Amino acid sequence: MAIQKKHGKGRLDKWYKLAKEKGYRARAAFKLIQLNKKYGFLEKSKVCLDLCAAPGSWCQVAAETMPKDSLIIGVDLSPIKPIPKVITFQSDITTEKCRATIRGHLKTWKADCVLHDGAPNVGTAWVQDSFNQAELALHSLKLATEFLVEGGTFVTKVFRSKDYNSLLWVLKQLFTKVEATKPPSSRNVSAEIFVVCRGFKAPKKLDPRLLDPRSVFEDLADPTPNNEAKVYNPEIKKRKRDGYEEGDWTQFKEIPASEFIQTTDPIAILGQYNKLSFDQSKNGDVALAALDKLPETTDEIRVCCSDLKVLGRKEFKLLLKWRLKIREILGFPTKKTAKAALAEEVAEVEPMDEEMRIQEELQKISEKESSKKKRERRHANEAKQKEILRMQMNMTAPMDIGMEQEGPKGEGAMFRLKGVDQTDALRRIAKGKMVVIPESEKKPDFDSGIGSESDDESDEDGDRLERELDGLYEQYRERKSDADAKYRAKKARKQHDDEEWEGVSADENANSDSDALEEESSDDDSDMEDVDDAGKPLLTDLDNAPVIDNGLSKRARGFFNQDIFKDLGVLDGEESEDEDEEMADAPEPEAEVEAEAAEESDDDIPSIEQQKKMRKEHAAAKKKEKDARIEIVKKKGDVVDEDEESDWEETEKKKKKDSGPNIDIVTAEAMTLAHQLARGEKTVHDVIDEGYNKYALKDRDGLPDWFLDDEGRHDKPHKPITKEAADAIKEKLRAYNARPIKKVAEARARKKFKQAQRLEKLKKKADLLAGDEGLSEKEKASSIAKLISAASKKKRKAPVKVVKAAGANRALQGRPRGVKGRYKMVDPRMKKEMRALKRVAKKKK
Ligand SMILES: C[S@@+](CC[C@H](N)C(=O)[O-])C[C@H]1O[C@@H](n2cnc3c(N)ncnc32)[C@H](O)[C@@H]1O
Repeated sequence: MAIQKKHGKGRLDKWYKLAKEKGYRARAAFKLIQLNKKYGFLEKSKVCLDLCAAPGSWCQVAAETMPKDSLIIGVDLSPIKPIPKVITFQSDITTEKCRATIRGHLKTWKADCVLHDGAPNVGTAWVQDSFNQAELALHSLKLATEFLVEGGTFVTKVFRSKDYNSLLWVLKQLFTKVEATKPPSSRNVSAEIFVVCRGFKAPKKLDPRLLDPRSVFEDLADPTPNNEAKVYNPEIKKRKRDGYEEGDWTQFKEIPASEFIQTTDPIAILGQYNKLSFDQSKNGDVALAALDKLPETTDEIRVCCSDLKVLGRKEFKLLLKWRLKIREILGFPTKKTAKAALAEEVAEVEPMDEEMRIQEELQKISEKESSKKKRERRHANEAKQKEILRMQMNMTAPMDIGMEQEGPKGEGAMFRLKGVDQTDALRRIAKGKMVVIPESEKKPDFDSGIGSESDDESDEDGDRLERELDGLYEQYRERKSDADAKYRAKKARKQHDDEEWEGVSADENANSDSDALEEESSDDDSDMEDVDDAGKPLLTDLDNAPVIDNGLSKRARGFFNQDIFKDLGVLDGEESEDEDEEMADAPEPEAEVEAEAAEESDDDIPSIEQQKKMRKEHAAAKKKEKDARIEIVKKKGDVVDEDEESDWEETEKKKKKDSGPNIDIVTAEAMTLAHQLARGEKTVHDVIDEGYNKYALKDRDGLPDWFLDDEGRHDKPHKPITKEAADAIKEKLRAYNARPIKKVAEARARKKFKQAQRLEKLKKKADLLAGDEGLSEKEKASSIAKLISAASKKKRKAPVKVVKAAGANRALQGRPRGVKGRYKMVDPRMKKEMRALKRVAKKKK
């Protein structure tokens, strides 16, 4: 097993990710999960004490594993964010205060399990660190002995160091079963292991030395000298004078260089000795002799060895390097072999439990799968890009695309008509909507000798994925259109555009649809041989060819068949020459105009329809110009009477209303364009020319809707706008906003209407009174005045009835019994208070 990295991204291993996924505060949670899986102590516990609990992942695991209403107490030097069902506090577990606080929380209870995952601040020398850890574990054991119930469980973390055995011995004195284990989630590189002690003996009397670090870790009470500090920071002088070390009365210490080579702790030698000598004794030291003769033992090395106390960091490094080289030459174990040994050691990790293994395998498989799919998609995109590039550079004709793989008649060839059936999708293809035929709708390809591609798994996967994506996108659109009215409107507009486009392809005949496709179908006889003609939308009967009437297509005929043209007789053969002009003059249906306006405001790319319209406008403008030149001069005697004039005005107004496109310019771009056209800075031809840009002619066939929708949001030309256009639009919007909303306007209109009705009634009554011969003029005048004053008086609103919310009406919802008209429920107390307030106010006056 590879050694895990302990730094950088190596720390963010799968346990880290899993912890994040499951909402645990630390990856350590899995250590407890795995320990509990093996020994099952949490399920049996009702009271748990978690020592050194921050950030709290063990508490989280305990809370979700232990029975309901269990008591969990967590303590740490660092604060712990609140965890549901867990009591936490901040304290040092080695102190008396902490002990007292735990006692306070537990009251008379005892803990069924005590957990300890404490780690002191590491970073000093390893020996010191491990000692501190062992000491902390002993402190936690001390607390455990006080709070644990007889037969309870104590779980502690320890480092595998020389104190480990002493600690284990102590634990064995206090518990019936003591097992050391390393859960799979504990890093291999970490020296930590967990000791699970079950069956607390709860001795009545305890020898205090058993829990005293000084006596348990006796020989470590005096920590070893820090030789590393001496070697790696030789420049920092020790200020404190310690005097001679016990039993060591010489100042100058010398050691044979061969020992420096052989030792496993070279730092200690470099830190303690003054000289590495090459002097051979009388009996002769073979190793030293060999060392002396080796070319690696240079003069510089000899000088360094002669006085270790004057060396700096650089020289020490040199000596250590030299030692390693010599060890390699002499065949001593080196770092590499040590690494291998370490790898062997760390490989002895407990097997991962089944669930975790399956999870890991699944993750690997899904990662593999997604990377494979990504690769395939990238390849396909690259191929497509290449083809498009080739086409743009005129290296291929559009029909060549995909030919190299399939051949002209191969699967997916452009004009292949095999597999044509009576599905609606095909009819829509014939109509111009390039609908992708779902795999299920295709007929089996009988005569193509080419092997089916169904065995190409990746293709199928891709197709499936695409179908799924399309389906999901469709669902998303439906959901959105249900919830969002704006989106609905946009969608409807888009659909309208789509149909418009269909209309362009259906220019000639709505029934016989696309001529081009028909021609293809009729040309491609060989392809069609084994396909039944009936009902195949792509195979059009020549009998159904467009019926041309007076040189007009069916669509044009349909247009001129409208009532408006009935009296004009434009369908007469001789007038067909002027068709274009007539078309230009014909009033546009309002809906179409509005749709065009919307289209213009939506995306500023002039579509084919727009271009057509512009051409029409251009023709209309020309005609107007012509008309303007022919001035109609009135006859001298012609007199226009007033009625005639008002009639004329009205008809003019109506004409204005009916004719002329009611284009509403709502975007700054459109306004800029309108200004430019009005000022003559741009002509209609410029606009048409601009319509042919890189955005207008894009190959969008076969691309999925979600992609096109997303692309369409950004794939637009950015037209410059002028400040005045922007201001004009702003002003327009402000005016729109200033308009009253529909409801208010309706209410106003209703009010006006009622007033008018009342006035009418009043008039009638006044007329009746005036016509009454039995009344004198004075009486008539006074009764009419009365009528008017009565009408102008505002009707008094019925007073609001105040109902006490007491008795039967207490907490009543809805209308109280026997109350008609407007009412208000009041609290009786409020009523009293209001009255009292009024009284007080009155008194003050
Ligand atoms: C590895 S973390 C514990 C992780 C914890 N089991 C969890 O699942 O989130 C070690 C904790 O020991 C705490 N610690 C170290 N010495 C301590 C002491 N004397 N008293 C209390 N907590 C201590 C540290 O503050 C640190 O939060």
